[in-house]
Amino acid sequence: MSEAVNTGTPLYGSEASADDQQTAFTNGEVPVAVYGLGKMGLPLASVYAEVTGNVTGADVDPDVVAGLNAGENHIAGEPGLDELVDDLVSRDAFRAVADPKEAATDARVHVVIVPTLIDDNGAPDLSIVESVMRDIASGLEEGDMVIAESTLPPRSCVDRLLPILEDESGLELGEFGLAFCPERTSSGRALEDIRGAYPKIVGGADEESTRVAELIYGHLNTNEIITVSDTTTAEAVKVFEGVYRDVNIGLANELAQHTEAFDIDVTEAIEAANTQPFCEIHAPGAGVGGHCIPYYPRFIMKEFDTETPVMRAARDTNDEMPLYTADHAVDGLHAEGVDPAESTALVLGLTYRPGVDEIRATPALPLVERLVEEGVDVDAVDPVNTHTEPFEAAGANLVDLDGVAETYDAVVLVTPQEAFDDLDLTSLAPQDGRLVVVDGRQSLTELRGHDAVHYRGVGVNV
Ligand SMILES: NC(=O)c1ccc[n+]([C@@H]2O[C@H](COP(=O)([O-])OP(=O)(O)OC[C@H]3O[C@@H](n4cnc5c(N)ncnc54)[C@H](O)[C@@H]3O)[C@@H](O)[C@H]2O)c1
Ligand SMILES: CC(=O)N[C@@H]1[C@@H](OP(=O)(O)OP(=O)(O)OC[C@H]2O[C@@H](n3ccc(=O)[nH]c3=O)[C@H](O)[C@@H]2O)O[C@H](CO)[C@@H](O)[C@@H]1O
Repeated sequence: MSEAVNTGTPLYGSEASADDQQTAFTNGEVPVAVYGLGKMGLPLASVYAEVTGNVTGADVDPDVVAGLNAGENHIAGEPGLDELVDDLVSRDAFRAVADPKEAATDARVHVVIVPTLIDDNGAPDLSIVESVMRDIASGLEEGDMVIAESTLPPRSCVDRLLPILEDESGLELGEFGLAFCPERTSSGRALEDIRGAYPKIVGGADEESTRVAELIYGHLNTNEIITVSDTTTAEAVKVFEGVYRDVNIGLANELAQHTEAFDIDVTEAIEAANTQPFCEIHAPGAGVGGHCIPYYPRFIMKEFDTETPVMRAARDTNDEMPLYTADHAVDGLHAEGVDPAESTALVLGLTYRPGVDEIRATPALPLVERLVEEGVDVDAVDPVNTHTEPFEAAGANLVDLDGVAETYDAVVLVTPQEAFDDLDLTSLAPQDGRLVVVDGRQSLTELRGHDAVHYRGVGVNV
């Protein structure tokens, strides 16, 4: 329990009128702490600060904290975030601290948006979330509200987070509130998403928690606020969204592997099939990266005894796509009479999807590893990517766009960064043969049939 008296207005269990509570929240009388100021946390903290004018962000990265307190946004590629952070900090609506406990002391609303990771065995790792819950408990006061936005396996709030908050604070649910309100936000459009691109899902550990969370998000999100029965239902909603996507990408990838057997463009068939409303087959590709979609199925597969054959099969299919794509390059080289061990290749795109500087679970890494394993001399280029070490450790030579060699035996497109749009790949063809082009995202189909190119695509027929 904190020594300092918390002067902020509590919302949980408040007997004030709804209007007075709303006014207190938007007047900054309800101090908010946001834990985790990364790709999702900083935009979220900024929207909270835009609404309340009184947000303290906590991040264990001192560079993040120092930069933010200087009004600098460290998250690239988020339209509007630079200006918003600068404005909020300049008018003291937002400040950052490096110690989550410091933020917990004065806050009346605690919003947790730190990473939920996967351990080496593929099981969910909630250690960071649980550590933040202990920090919050150190400053938790009667009337406080805790909101988890980090994606969590179903039952995490009831089985893991609530016991930590109660045991470490000496308070019980009913004296403070807990809700799970998942972050339905995509990098590159975070502010737009948080402000109301989609309905906000809210699930409380008790009715009062749901009420308070609904009041809060009614001010942040202009879209519908959907209240569900409890925290576990809300946790399931978020995981189900991700599982749906992973399974459907897995289906697309499995269908794409029939391209040659059917002797058709599977992507053409998918596009046509999707013209009726009961079909939404996703896009086949070089693999599924990021720290959402590849991970969320493991929040169910690894956590509960119920069998999950569909999710597991899709996950396995998606995990093999980088190797399937690399093998397209190796087979193409053989077909052109080139020994892979004597060949050079350029890998285009290393981040997990275009425009986002994130390499977690990126398909590019296992693909590079496979090519290097086959003896290919690999150059790799990605103007968006700032994380080079894993690819260098895998044996790739990281080059800038102006450092690309004159010719290669093969080019493999993994992530179609905008900067590649103007590349004339045919100019990279070797003098005495054709350039093997492997199109991992159906982005180079105009090269099919080109004299200087041996084209191979994922889901695209030649
Ligand atoms: N990135 C997405 O597209 C996306 C979408 C929806 C949901 N989510 C979920 O949002 C959560 C955060 O993801 P992200 O993309 O913002 O991660 P991120 O890696 O971009 O940022 C995480 C931030 O948390 C900080 N941090 C780590 N430990 C901390 C601690 N103990 N206390 C305070 N700060 C700490 C890190 O320094 C970092 O700045 C994850 O649970 C993720 O599943 C992400
Ligand atoms: C609100 C929220 O939580 N948002 C999440 C965020 O997820 P994200 O940032 O991880 O991005 P995704 O688009 O899911 O891509 C993941 C990987 O899957 C590959 N992929 C994708 C589609 C496809 O048809 N075939 C593929 O192979 C792609 O190349 C990449 O490697 O945005 C998505 C909407 O964009 C949301 O659905 C998702 O909930």
